[in-house]
Amino acid sequence: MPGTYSGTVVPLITPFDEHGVVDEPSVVRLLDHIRTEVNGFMPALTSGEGWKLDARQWQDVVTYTVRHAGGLPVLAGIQLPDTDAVIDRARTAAAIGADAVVVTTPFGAEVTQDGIVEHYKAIRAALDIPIFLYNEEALSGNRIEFDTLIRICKEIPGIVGIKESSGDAAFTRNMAEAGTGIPVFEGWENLLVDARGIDGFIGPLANLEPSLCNAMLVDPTPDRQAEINTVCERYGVFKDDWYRWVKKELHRRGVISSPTVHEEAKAA
Ligand SMILES: N[C@@H](CC=O)C(=O)O
Repeated sequence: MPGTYSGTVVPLITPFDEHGVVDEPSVVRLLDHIRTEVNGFMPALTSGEGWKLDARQWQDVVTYTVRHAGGLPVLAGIQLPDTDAVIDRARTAAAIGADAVVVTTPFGAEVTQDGIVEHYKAIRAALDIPIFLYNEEALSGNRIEFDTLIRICKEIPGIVGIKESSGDAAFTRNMAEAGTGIPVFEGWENLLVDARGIDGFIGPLANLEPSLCNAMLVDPTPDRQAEINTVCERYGVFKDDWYRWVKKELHRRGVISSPTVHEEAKAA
């Protein structure tokens, strides 16, 4: 239901063994490491190397997260270039038992703002699983502009949240103040103090330090932002390949068995 989601929701890293098989015991330990501090899990998003996963890896990580979520909502990331492929995967997510899907903007230079609206409309028309919008352009090349985002929130039923990763805190703030009734989550750790009015946070730091993320949401002071920035620097969360560094730290803590990232997996 719109308005249900808030607080810290975790874009989970995807633990692999050295052959790239999703490691279920590591998924369990990761969920156990953070579950008391968070309000939901997002497997297979950017921090989960979602755009690199093959169908088997994607299905496994979503299945294991649903299996071990312990009552917390699971919102399955879908990072595929075109609408038909997204719809196929959304059907699989629904069959696995995910509570919602988190859908990146469609990929490619030819995509227009109207095309983005049509993309989400078509997904909604195909099945009624709730949709979380992921407004980012680093991967897809296509950010949702403000008026388009308002239009999507008004015209398409079943939108349950926005991961606002435009990287523009004023944009996020304006969206949070727009009164659409759809919760807005900041996607970048370093923008939390400036975003204001947001309903929550979804970013890789939540894999490591969810209580710090919660504290920032409750009391977003410049001092706490400075602390978050320091912690993110320490763990590599601000690097371009942050998921690699988050995995290294989770491995060092004994939470996951291997820090392997997708491209390091060896053929079996
Ligand atoms: N901060 C990045 C990475 C992941 O969550 C983004 O929001 O796209």
